[in-house]
Amino acid sequence: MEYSENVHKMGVTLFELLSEALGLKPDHLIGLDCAKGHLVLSHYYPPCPEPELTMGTSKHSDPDFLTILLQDQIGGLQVLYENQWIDVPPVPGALVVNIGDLLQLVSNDRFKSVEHQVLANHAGPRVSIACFFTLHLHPSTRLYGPIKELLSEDRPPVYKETSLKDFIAYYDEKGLDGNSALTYFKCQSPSPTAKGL
Ligand SMILES: O=C(O)CCC(=O)C(=O)O
Ligand SMILES: [Fe+2]
Repeated sequence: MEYSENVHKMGVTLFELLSEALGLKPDHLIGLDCAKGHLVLSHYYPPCPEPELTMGTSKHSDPDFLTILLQDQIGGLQVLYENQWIDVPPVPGALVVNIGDLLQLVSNDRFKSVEHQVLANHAGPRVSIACFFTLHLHPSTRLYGPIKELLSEDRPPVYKETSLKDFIAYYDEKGLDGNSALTYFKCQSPSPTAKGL
């Protein structure tokens, strides 16, 4: 409970800094309800007898605005950078902050959600605690699209507006197939009817 409260406070500060990094007022992302809801999820990865045959968590980016992740000393988290998997070594007391798909969408690709995966491991068990800034538990009809202040003739909107309900439904239906859910919400992507949704 105390962790959840503190990690929420940290999220608010990060959204203020990220708003400023976009050239917006510090409270802009908070005004979009980016920090209104968060989910704390604990992962337990048992030791794996044949780690080369499987994955701890397969490649994905998170369907939220921001994720703050606490990992233990076992390691295994990797991020995709310039087409290469890079280990994120566990550092005692350190938190990993990942941009999620929804922040990429509202920032019109100024921020990129990070593709990541977790390797299976002989050692273990491994425990990680992820705090997802998301409105999964706060149903809202609000539409999310690229922030108007970030658009210009040179920077047209990359994404269509979507409700979070539709975004999450598409992400869940697609599953962790290695492809980004964001592709489907691009302005030139096929219409929902064409996709059979
Ligand atoms: O266990 C980890 O380090 C990462 C888990 C993860 O990627 C997630 O919960 O979305
Ligand atoms: Fe993740």
